[in-house]
Amino acid sequence: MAALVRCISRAQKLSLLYCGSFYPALSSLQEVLFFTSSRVRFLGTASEVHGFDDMMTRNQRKYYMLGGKGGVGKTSCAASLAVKFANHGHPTIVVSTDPAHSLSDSFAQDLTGGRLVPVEGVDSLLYALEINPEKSMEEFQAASQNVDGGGLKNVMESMGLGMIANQLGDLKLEELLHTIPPGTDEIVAISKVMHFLESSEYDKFTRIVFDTAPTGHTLRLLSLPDFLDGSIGKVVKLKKKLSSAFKSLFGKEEAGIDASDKLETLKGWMAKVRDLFQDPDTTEFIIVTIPTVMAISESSRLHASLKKERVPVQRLIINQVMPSSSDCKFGSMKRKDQMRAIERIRDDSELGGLKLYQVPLVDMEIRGVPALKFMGDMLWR
Ligand SMILES: Nc1ncnc2c1ncn2[C@@H]1O[C@H](COP(=O)(O)OP(=O)(O)OP(=O)(O)O)[C@@H](O)[C@H]1O
Repeated sequence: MAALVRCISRAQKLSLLYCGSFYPALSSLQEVLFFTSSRVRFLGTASEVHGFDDMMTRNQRKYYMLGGKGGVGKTSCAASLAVKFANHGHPTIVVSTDPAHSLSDSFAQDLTGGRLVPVEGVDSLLYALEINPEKSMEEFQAASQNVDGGGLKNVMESMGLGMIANQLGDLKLEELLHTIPPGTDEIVAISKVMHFLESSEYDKFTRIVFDTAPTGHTLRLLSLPDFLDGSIGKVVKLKKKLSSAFKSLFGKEEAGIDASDKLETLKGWMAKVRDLFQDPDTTEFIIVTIPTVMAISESSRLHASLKKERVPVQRLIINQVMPSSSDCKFGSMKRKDQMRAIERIRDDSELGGLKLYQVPLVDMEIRGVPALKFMGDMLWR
């Protein structure tokens, strides 16, 4: 209880210091925080999961992925975590892979341009990167399409080897390319970022926070290396075989082999990303939700998929919780409704065991470093 009181007075102090207009929300915030504390105990959530101190320890690089349904506050939570890490001495990069970027809006700074941009107003190094998954995907498709055998097929037909060319065609790579799982663009983008962050010039960044696109796709992406092995991989291998046969027959290297090598490289990166995603020493996926039955159900499905893919998840953020002391009928009805939704978490086989963090709905938008710091100090404890 003493810790809770300390936390509340700290939040009040911060709100006065940084964003005075948050203050009206704070009387109700005290009750929400109290509720949060008792709720966490009541739900008996993963007591073995430690708080922010544990996220802070160790200088070894760690990746945090924040994901959930659209509009629940993923960007705000990710940005507040990045600010908190940076203010606690961890050189940090926050990356958005959501095509509808909102990092710039969240930090109230121009962070666009697809390159690392320093974030102003934090105590130590914080860079932001908004990457364009569509662009990464275009590169991927260009690499893939070059191995579709089209060029090879024409040459082979002109040499009377049409039958083999047709067999190649039967593999229908073009169709396969159109059946690539949705969200592939995001994993391609994430794998590219992780790859370039491996370069020694970025060694100093010990915390990487990803603000991912709305639920789901990120998960299916983890099976992408298998997809590439299973489908495109077969074509790439056949293409390679044909290329060497072509070379020994006609003494000519088949154009496009570079592209298949590129695809192989990409596949290698993605397999590496999957390994990183599954390693609890390097990665944690944090689910963000709001207290509605729909969002909680989606979070439960998200957790089930993450579990299936062996991605470590320990925490669930319930954002935008209404304060308990509402003086209007609408507010108290809304809160009751939220409490019923939150109650479901207790019995949810997927979410019941996660460490819960509740964040109150504050009475203004969370924008800019001071507001993110305020949110981070409430949330990351
Ligand atoms: N606890 C909160 N109290 C008040 N406003 C909040 C809170 N959390 C987030 N917001 C506001 O809600 C809006 C949506 O938040 P945010 O952009 O973080 O969501 P998101 O899940 O990343 O959205 P998207 O799925 O569109 O990327 C923003 O205007 C943000 O300031």
